[in-house]
Amino acid sequence: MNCQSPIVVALDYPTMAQSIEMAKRLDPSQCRVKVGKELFTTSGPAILDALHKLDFDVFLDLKFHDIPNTVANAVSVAAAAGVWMVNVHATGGRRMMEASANALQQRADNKTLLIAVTVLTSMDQSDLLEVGIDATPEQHVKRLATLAKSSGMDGVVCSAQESSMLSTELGKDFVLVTPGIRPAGSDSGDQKRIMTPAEAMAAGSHYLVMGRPITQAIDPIEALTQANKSLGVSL
Ligand SMILES: O=c1ccn([C@@H]2O[C@H](COP(=O)(O)O)[C@@H](O)[C@H]2O)c(=O)[nH]1
Repeated sequence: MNCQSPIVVALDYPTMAQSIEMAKRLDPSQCRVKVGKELFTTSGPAILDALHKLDFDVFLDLKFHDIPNTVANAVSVAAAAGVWMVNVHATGGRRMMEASANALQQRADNKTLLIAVTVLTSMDQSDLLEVGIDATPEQHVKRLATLAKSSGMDGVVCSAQESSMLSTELGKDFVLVTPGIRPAGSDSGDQKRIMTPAEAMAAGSHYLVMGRPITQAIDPIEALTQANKSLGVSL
């Protein structure tokens, strides 16, 4: 599908039926979709086939984090399922990321993007300190993203607050996928490092992950339309 929009709608639902109901209301030329831990745990791989049949590009957001062999095999299976994007945790380290990148390179005509999660957008400096990291989120994101790039990742998940810095440091082709997107005035929920859709794109983000601001809106399609309009996406 030739999608016009950088928005990736997080289908965070407890049942496959609810996620398919929402997907059928969405237009694959106006957004991509994300399958995360909740939906995949309830639906299994059947959800990927169902969303592909509806013509969506699918980001499988399972944030793999394990020994290199296990993660490389999991990433390879995800690519075989035809997902547009899959991710691992950068804190799994260089050998884990290199093994994953090699696994995808060995697949003929691989098209799946492989990206690494840096610092979750729900975390701020005090959260990092509690897990033993004495750095600002920006410093730690830079460190992990630099490692991810040199380990063969196509890009990273970060906050849009770090997009400008990463774009300068790692180049404009390094893919920046940014959750924690909140239209002005919307509830931040558990997200700590947030930005509006327009600010995020101006900062250099390539893809904007939006869940609750769309899925929990009174009119989800109108919420998506307004976000796309704020980005100048032709509807
Ligand atoms: O750092 C990260 C990595 C992943 N996510 C995921 O994105 C969506 C965000 O949902 P909202 O409802 O818009 O907050 C969700 O599926 C997370 O698992 C993230 O938020 N931050």
